[in-house]
Amino acid sequence: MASMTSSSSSFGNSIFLPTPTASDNLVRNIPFCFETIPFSKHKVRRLTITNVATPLRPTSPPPADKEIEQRKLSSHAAWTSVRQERWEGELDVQGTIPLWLNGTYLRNGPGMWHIDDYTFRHLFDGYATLVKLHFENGRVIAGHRQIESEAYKAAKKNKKLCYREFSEVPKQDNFLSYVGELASLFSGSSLTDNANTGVVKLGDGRVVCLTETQKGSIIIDPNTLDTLGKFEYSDCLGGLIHSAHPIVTETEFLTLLPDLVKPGYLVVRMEPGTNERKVIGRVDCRGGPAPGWVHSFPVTEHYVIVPEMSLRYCAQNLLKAEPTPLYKFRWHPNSKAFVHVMCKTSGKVVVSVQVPLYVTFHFINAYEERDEDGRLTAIVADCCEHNADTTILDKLRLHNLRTLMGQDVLPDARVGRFTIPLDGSPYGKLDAALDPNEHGRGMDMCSINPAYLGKKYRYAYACGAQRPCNFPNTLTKIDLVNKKAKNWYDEGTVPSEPFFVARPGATEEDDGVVISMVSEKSGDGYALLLDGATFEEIARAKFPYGLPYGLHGCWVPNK
Ligand SMILES: CC(=O)/C=C/C=C(C)/C=C/C1=C(C)CCCC1(C)C
Ligand SMILES: CC(/C=C/C=O)=C\C=C\C=O
Ligand SMILES: [Fe+2]
Repeated sequence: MASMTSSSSSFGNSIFLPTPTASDNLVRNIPFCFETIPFSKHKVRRLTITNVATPLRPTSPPPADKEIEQRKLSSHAAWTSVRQERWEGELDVQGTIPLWLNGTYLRNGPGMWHIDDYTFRHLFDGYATLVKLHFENGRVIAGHRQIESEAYKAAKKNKKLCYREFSEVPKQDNFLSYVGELASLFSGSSLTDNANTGVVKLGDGRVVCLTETQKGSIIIDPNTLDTLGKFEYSDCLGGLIHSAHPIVTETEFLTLLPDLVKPGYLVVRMEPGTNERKVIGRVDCRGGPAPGWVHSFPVTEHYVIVPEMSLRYCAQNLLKAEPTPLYKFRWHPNSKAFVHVMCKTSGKVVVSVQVPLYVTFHFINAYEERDEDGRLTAIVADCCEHNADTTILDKLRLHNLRTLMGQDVLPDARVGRFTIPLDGSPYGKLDAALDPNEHGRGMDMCSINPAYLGKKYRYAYACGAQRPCNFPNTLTKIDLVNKKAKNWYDEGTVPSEPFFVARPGATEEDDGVVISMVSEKSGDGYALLLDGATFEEIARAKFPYGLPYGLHGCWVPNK
């Protein structure tokens, strides 16, 4: 196992920033701080930050020991709101960044979890913080910036929640405004556009931040991280939600639009240079009163795989002002679980099988299994599978993340491998692709070499667990052929999704680097580069202050 010792690197003389102190870290509800620090590339040698954090207001009577302890526990950078709206600067690098690594890694995620004194409940509620690591000539320029969604701007202006987030619902002053808010739920106007889940580079070069609501598709500038405006879909497909993880390549953008009225999914495709999605086909749900949640889905070379989980969207829960344990969803084990396979060109559902119950946020990849004559025999689809246990959703409540650190409460997860037969059999299989103990029975936030999208592949990178823990705390490289994992762990840290960038000209699947951003319990944090093949650390670069946990990223190569 590649264990790291924590580094004591200081910043280069290009940047000076106050080191966060323990008392800074006691700040949980930092009011919005809107200091903007200009940075002109390689010119600004010294930056100072004022008002990075406001100390805790004195409480009366003095906080009990337990409360102090809780605040200390919650000082982990991963679960503490980002300190200021934006920052940019060059980072000191320890180790060597390969000179071929030329481009910008962007990572999106919910990084601000409060409005004034009000603290959000769930990890997914936070306002989007976009982070960049720009690599050039072995150097790293980093930066972060809040996405200027309508939801974020309204919260800032009115000092209260104005749109429905994942678990948060705006408080209504009276019955009439409650009725109005419900009406606006159906039109979609009260839904959030807080694009806090992922970021993708379209084939035409536009960079779009996304979440589960269609209106939360926001175009950003990958260099300045400026919010450029809404990505407006010009088609008339309607609907309010979509999969947060479209499949994006140089030639297409594929996504699923769940139909909550007549339970099913539209499979749609958008060409680069357009804003118009066209329908490939439709899948009707086979069970339950509503479609299963489709946070993500996989594709093979010729097929789109449409998962139908028994964790389904729930209209009643959508209407509730207070969150239920499963938020906007409901577990319907009796409705069974399915996987459908649609031909990308004809839009026909070629197979639809019942599979064992499963819970997943993230599919890893899928491919077509063929016999020696090239005949299709099965589809294999891999995902980060939570052993059909929905409790993971509630484990991602901020209170749990902040207070249960070091406790062994992370539910077990595995690489779930679906095998979908093409011989007319009505059932598909779901098994662990390797012994989950290889990766500490934690498994989520995955990436692969994008050249292997939809193809037979060997390696996946993901977050695993070194127990006891309440959240995935390792980076793991999964070898699906040898059924082994290599793990990276740095005590007390929370690393974000390991993102694989291939070396230009590489012929081996794992020839490249893996990028992650690591948040530390001291409130600090660093960017990390691992070798894709050996999974050893090759470089790290300390941020001026730790950044909150982030979700998904993308790579924008230099032109
Ligand atoms: C950050 C992440 O992974 C998920 C975010 C999910 C969101 C913002 C979900 C929002 C929703 C609503 C506000 C109402 C409709 C249902 C649903 C799509 C869950
Ligand atoms: C961070 C996460 C699950 C971790 C569980 O082990 C899920 C994130 C989902 C959204 O992108
Ligand atoms: Fe996701």
